[in-house]
Amino acid sequence: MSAKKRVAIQGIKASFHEEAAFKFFGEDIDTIECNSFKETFQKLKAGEADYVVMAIENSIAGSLLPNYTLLREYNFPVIGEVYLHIQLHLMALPGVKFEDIKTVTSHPIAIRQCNDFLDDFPHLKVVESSDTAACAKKIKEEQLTDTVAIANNLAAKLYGLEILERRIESNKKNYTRFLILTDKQVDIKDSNKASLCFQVNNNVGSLAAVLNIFAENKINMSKIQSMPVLGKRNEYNFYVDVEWKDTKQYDRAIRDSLKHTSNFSILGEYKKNDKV
Ligand SMILES: O=C(O)C(=O)Cc1ccccc1
Repeated sequence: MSAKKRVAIQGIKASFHEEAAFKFFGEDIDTIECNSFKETFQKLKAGEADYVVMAIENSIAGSLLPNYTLLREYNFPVIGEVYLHIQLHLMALPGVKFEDIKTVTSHPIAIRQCNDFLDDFPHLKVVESSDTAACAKKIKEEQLTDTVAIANNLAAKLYGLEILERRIESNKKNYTRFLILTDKQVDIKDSNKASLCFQVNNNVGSLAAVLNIFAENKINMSKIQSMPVLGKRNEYNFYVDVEWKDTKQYDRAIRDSLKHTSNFSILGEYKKNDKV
């Protein structure tokens, strides 16, 4: 049996998800390629993967809202996070010249991040795909000489493409945050960050009351995201990330916030890892 960690990602090898998995676990892992985020969770549930690496937000595109719902529905603990600097290159089969290109393919998030570059070449047809690396692979497999992919260095190397134009992203400080989940028992020492989810009444000050509890206990809130509760008008799930220095204060804040919330769940407690 392989002792390598099996890590499920949405997308294929050399996608940004694999790059994020490498950054967290190192490169000696078995990447399990999946067609959707839901499939990554199913693989974990079925015992076909040990971990899931899943994007949760991007500095330009914002939160990946359906992924918040997956977190709550599957309830696998978040055991870590990783931030990735997204560097995007234009790549083609070796020998292809920029003048030959008719079509640009990539993941919608990557395309959005290259709008300024693409605006300069309005004759290029832009086609969205499931992941950046899949676009690179298709060019290689189908020997497409009129198509380029917007992807990362890993994809250029793995699928034998040549980089025609480096760093075409509009905003050079572009990052994506990924969460790491597992169903295994993991002992996380010195955790100082948590992802929480809860509901509050639709009354004056009910959310503020919870946020005040965090403030009073010197807990820093690093993110808040709301999502409607399906089928219930004016009801929301609040997804909150908090960071602390003193575990006692965190424990007290959790205890107190339970009194002001319903369906409270700790999605995970882990070590903050926000180096890009
Ligand atoms: O398409 C990929 O390579 C992905 O992993 C999705 C993605 C795309 C752009 C930024 C971050 C994640």
